[in-house]
Amino acid sequence: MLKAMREAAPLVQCITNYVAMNMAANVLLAAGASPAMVHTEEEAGEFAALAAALTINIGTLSPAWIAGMKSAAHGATKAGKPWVLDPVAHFATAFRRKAVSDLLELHPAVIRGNASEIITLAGGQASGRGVDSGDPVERAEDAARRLAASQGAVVAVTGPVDFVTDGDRGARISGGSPLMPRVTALGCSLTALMGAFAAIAPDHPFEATVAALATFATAGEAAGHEADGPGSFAVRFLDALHSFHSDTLEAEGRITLI
Ligand SMILES: Nc1ncnc2c1ncn2[C@@H]1O[C@H](COP(=O)(O)OP(=O)(O)O)[C@@H](O)[C@H]1O
Ligand SMILES: Cc1ncsc1CCOP(=O)(O)O
Ligand SMILES: [Mg+2]
Repeated sequence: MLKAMREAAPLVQCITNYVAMNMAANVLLAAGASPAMVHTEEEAGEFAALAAALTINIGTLSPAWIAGMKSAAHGATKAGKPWVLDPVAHFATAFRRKAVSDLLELHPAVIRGNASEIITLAGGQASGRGVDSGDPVERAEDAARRLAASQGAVVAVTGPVDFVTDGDRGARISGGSPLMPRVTALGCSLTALMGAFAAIAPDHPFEATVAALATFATAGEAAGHEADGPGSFAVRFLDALHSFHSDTLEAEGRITLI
């Protein structure tokens, strides 16, 4: 899938937050995809038909952005393109809760969040307060399965070991680096990369999501060995994604199917 993604270099429409825009675009370029940050209502729906996939992240919301997100999600669905939802801190305010509940009705193919975000999205109580998780991934696994079944979507929970489910199958992906949660917008950038993989396998969102997470984890682990701290990690991580070979993923990717 990594090879196919690079050969296709899919155009991915990313509606993401002000914090993440630059990092997410760089992550997609380094991995071999083509990002376009297009969020205004006037053009987001039209653009979704041109792109191979859409990703929506609610990190820095405003009413105008929500209108653009809805228009893009409608456009993607109408054009038969997969879209990925990142419900950043959706539990924090009523405004965010309503935005996410409206977006869920537009049927994302894949949902990615940290453990606190996925637990609360499935109706549970979590310890997170803002954009960072306060809960372990293991606590979110049942919630992820329930959410996947009720939404008819693939759900990914990220953290030290990631978990992915389509409600039936499950997979855990190990790797990464403890420096990853010390660099902002890496989760948002992962969501963008998940769009690139979903684009090349729209009928296999579970496999596409596992491939995206394994690419991120394996490149992240390599970068972590070289980095002195969060600043140099961010640079090393982009280099690792760029020079990353699919043979390395075969040899070093740690995926457990459950
Ligand atoms: N302690 C950790 N060790 C290894 N990888 C991690 C760790 N925490 C997060 N990651 C990785 O960082 C990336 C972003 O995940 P996460 O921090 O959960 O998202 P968010 O930024 O949305 O909270 C994922 O690829 C995840 O696997
Ligand atoms: C800090 C911050 N505030 C609003 S969005 C955002 C970025 C969150 O990025 P991530 O979820 O990838 O850590
Ligand atoms: Mg996040």
